[in-house]
Amino acid sequence: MSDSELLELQMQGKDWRALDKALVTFFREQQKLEPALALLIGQCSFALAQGHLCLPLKSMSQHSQQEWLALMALYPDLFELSENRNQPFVYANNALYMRRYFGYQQQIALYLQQSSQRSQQLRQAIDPALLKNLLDPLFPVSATKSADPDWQRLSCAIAASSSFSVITGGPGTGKTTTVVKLLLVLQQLQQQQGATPLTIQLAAPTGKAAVRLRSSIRTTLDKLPASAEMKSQVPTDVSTLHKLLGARAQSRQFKQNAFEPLALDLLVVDEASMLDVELMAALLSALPAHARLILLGDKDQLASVEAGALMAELCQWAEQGHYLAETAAWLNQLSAAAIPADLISDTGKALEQQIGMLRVSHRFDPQSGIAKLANAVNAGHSAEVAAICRADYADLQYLEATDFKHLKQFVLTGKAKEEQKEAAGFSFYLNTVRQSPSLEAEDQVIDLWAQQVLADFSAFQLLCAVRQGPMGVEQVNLSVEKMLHQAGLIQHSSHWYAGRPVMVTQNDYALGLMNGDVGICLLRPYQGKWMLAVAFASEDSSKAVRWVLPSRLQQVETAYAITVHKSQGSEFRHAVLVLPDNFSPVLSRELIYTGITRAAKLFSLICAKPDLLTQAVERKVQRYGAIRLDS
Ligand SMILES: Nc1ncnc2c1ncn2[C@@H]1O[C@H](COP(=O)(O)OP(=O)(O)OP(=O)(O)O)[C@@H](O)[C@H]1O
Repeated sequence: MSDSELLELQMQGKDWRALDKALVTFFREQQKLEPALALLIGQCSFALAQGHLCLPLKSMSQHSQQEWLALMALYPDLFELSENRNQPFVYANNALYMRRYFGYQQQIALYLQQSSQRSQQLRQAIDPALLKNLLDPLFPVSATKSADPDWQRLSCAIAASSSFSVITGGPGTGKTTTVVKLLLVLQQLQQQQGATPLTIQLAAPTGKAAVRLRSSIRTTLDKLPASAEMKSQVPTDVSTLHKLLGARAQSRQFKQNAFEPLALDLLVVDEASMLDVELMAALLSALPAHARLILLGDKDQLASVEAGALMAELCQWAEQGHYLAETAAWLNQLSAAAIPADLISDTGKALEQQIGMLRVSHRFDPQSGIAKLANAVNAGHSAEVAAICRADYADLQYLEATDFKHLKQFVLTGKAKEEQKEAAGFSFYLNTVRQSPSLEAEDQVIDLWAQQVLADFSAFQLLCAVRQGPMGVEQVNLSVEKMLHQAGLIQHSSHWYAGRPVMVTQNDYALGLMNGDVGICLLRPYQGKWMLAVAFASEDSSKAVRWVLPSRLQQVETAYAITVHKSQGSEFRHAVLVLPDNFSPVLSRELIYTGITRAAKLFSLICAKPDLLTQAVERKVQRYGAIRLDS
């Protein structure tokens, strides 16, 4: 097929977005572009929609790399090949970037390189004996001496001696526990050096993740052996990143930036797999030069919907360690067990010395169904995945169904087998919705009831892989509403009614609601009358909930079912993953893993065709656009 024919096919087809097509039309009109280059530009723009940072020329097999370069050289105002004249497209690393994204990539790469230099200096300045004294009470050596090092302790030591660090680990591996201990260690180091306490900020990409981290930090801090004074120097409030940076309506620019940096010495960002390059670049711009940055997250989870898979890139070799001999020697001084030889490498990069991976889950028994399934999915062992699904685990349920309409009993009770104890279907939270306080009840009582409804709602969540089709978010939500209405659990099956769960789909700065926030519409007493209002979890720890009138909520969707992407940063007692009835390109190992790891106690998989599960597990997401970790 010729370049013209291919271009025509894309311009008429459904793959490219309207934006990609408009860009092509614009440049064709403005620059009288060759069809081949129009195709290249369209594909480069489309690559961003798929989460890539750039378009590698090797993925455009119509021409050789040399031919592409020769073609681009004909339009020096459009493509930067060597001299930067602010052209809209940049050729670098054998790939084509849109200028803005090339800028983000460069900024992040430069930060990482500088952070490695600063970290080396920081490590040399720390007395290992002093650090060991601080680590010992927080990470006691276990009585049953293990041959494996305590990775929480070592990750804490890595982060304590780095200006930038990453702590990665699966669910329940102790990321929060480790970071709280780290903050205590750092504040004690400050005290011992006669310096003022560090100004620390905690942040997460979504409101839900922020609320979850806040409660988890409080519980962790309560349990730790440290003086009340030291504990008071560890913050427990967690902000969303957008709030911290001062997001503004209708603007890409944040209030906090290089000219008005954040007033902090240390920033911890949880759920970092959700960070896209644009947000990361904004964050780095606003970070004061002396400040430390610590990213926490699970490298195996789905990456952000936007361009870039930062966490996965940073932690590409976390499993293998790649620690240099000198890093291992430094860490071994602080540890009861030495770093295993297979994690030491003489080609480890500087940045890899700043990454700690937690390897043991303290929440899931390794023999539990959820742990086994998550591990098998992560390893891409599709036959084992299929076998685990069919085996009889107390914390797993597997259902085959091609249409959600037939799952009424499951939707009400959450049970696929009668003996299931942890199951809670939607009737569970709707029961709490019905137990509304009396018309005369005080605000505090009403707020506590709403808080309980929100907590009970998170006992059961449907997670769909896709939006369309009989197993997609839209149809599943409609089916659930119908089922609940028929069962008499909700009074209406459309629009606003008591019990309707909604998810915000666009940031609303006026209301202080962020994309992904979940609220529940309730019939609540207000000044002696009944009124419908939507309760959202409050980020402000002094309030139980925030109330918003339904009429003020323009951008919301019903949320019995949400996409797996939107569920990141949340945890549910019983999470249900609903796979589509046909193959979709969104199906991947990361998606299935993210779905499974949303479950705290029980995981159910609803699968139309077992083959689709196999295909998904065998497909790993590939994203183009390395942040060049060669420093
Ligand atoms: N070393 C440990 N020994 C025993 N229990 C631990 C240890 N570390 C953490 N835990 C417990 O395991 C649970 C999970 O820990 P934590 O919340 O820190 O993990 P996490 O990785 O942040 O989890 P997630 O991101 O999945 O919420 C907590 O109940 C915590 O108290």
